[in-house]
Amino acid sequence: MSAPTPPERIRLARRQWLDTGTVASGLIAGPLQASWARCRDFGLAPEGRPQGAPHASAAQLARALEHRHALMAHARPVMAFLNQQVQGSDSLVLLADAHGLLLHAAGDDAHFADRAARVALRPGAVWSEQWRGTNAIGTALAEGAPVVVHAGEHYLARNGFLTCAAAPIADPAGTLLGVLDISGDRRGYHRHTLALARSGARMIEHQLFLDRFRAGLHLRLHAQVEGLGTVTEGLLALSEDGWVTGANTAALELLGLTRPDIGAATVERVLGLDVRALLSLGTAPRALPGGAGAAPLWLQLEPGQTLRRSPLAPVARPAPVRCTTDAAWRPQDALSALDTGDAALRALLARTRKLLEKPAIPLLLQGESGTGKELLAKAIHTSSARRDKLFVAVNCAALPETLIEAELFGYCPGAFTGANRHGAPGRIREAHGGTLFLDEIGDMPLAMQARLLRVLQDRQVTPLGGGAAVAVDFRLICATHHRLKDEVAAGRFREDLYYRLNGLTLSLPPLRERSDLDELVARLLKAEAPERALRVDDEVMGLFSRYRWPGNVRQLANVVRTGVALLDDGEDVVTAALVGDEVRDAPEAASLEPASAAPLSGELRQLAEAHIREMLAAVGGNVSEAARRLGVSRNTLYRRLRG
Ligand SMILES: Nc1ncnc2c1ncn2[C@@H]1O[C@H](COP(=O)(O)OP(=O)(O)OP(=O)(O)O)[C@@H](O)[C@H]1O
Repeated sequence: MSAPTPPERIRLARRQWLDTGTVASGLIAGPLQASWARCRDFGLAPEGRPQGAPHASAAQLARALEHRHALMAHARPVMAFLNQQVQGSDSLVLLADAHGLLLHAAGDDAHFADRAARVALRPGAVWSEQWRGTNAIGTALAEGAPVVVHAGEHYLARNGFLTCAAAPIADPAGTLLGVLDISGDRRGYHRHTLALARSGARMIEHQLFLDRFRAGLHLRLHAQVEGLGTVTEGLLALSEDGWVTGANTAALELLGLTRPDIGAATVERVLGLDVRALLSLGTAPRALPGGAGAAPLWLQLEPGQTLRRSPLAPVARPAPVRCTTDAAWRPQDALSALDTGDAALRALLARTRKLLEKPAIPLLLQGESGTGKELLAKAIHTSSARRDKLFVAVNCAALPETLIEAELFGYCPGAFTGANRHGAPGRIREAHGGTLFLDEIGDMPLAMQARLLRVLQDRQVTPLGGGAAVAVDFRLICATHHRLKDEVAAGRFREDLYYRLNGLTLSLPPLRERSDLDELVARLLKAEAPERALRVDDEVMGLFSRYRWPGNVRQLANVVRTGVALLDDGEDVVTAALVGDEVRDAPEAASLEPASAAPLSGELRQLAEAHIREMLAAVGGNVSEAARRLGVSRNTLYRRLRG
């Protein structure tokens, strides 16, 4: 489905389909026919309107955007760039998540945007095949491949004015994250549009890869030496013992691999060279001879920080690393690395350690936003015997209610959005053998709480659409900034589930109550610049110890990071001049309340809300940036805006 079906053929095919429910063989491409068949199975009528299609509310969309903030951060500039390329051609550049939920649109043509909005082609709508029939976004998700869906190829006649080209975006571990799509008026069809969408998707994947693996051992690959270091290069991440732990689509294509090879293939199998041989090549570009008459493949080694320390030290690790954290390379385990001297935290870590190898006891992490709940959950996972299995994190506040069920429990083919025609196992099954981290559990809808309770009782999960129950074994860690007991009392959280989740409650102290600020600051400075002996001066330490830190360690880490970034060359001391105004001159009342506090009332709430809106306006609506500057989490920011 990379070129449109000629108009007379598609007209004939549609007529046959409407009359007989089949199309003469060879009249339209096989994948298009397969997609139409799926739409029929979903019960869609070609001449009808989508019935009951979900649409995310503004708050749900905002949460979904936050959930995908890394994807969004890299997609926005690429979408703006693509928009420039297609300007004046009656089109829109769209980004959807892996469920087909439209996250963002870029386009200047108000007239076309208006027509698109009339068929719900706008952020918040879900464009999976199940709801919208054959369309580039839904079909690219179902096929896992780039597609063009032109005019009458759209299953629903009402979408026939469109021509759309879409390419999937995968994360470096091979998981489908979403789709980049260019949709326009069908009269403006251009055969290069698909290439444009594919290039955009590649650019985003390139950045996502570097975000994750820049500091680790990786290879740059290209058919031409000049291509190394550009966004068109292939990128392959390797563990110290030679397993392929990540790749972008360009690398998979260059090496003839598929996504399931990530985590399952060794570099020796792929390139015929083991890690030692690769390291002995050095860091200059090298040509690897192609087989019989084939062109050579250029590669360039990026040794990363881990191997720079001990280039050829033999390592014996049984399996590819599937969940890495900074702490993985420290001599101590990740759990002890969290101990920076505060007595309450130390006691909490000691209790946690006792339960490390007792995965049947669920842990409930409570604490204000930014106190390190997720960090603790990851540390428990990587310090336990489950470390080689997956740590699966689900933010229950970030997904629209309509999608959370499928995301968690999985679905059978045809049962849900058609994000994958083979169905999807769901996050609970992905965590089998590993750890399931349910963040913001207090925001889980009641109906979902009942299903989760059943899974915990039966230790098996049944996918949507009536598949067979599958046994699951996972360590459960939940986190919340709410006091769950209060939520139970208010009828918003099931009491039976509360007792199921609460094997042990661990309450992380807010930063203002911790006694280890000095050590924490020292660690954060070290993390920012491991080779430098940085420090903050006494005045800064004084400011830090008086400040209330509504955003806790997250905020402190951001303040330290900014201070370090502002240092002049050769400068090693962070002074008060380099510390943001919010810490230097914050009047207590104007700082936002900690996330776990009761809702603000009256004037104070208006003040906080006005403050947030001003900040949002100042940063062009970028919620992450506004939250960072205000020193609160994104979740807190949404809560405050919702009142
Ligand atoms: N002890 C710590 N050392 C270094 N960084 C920390 C520590 N605790 C938290 N952080 C940093 O603070 C940030 C927030 O941590 P984390 O996401 O674990 O908090 P959280 O309590 O789960 O927040 P939220 O409730 O808003 O999701 C992260 O960037 C994390 O790296």
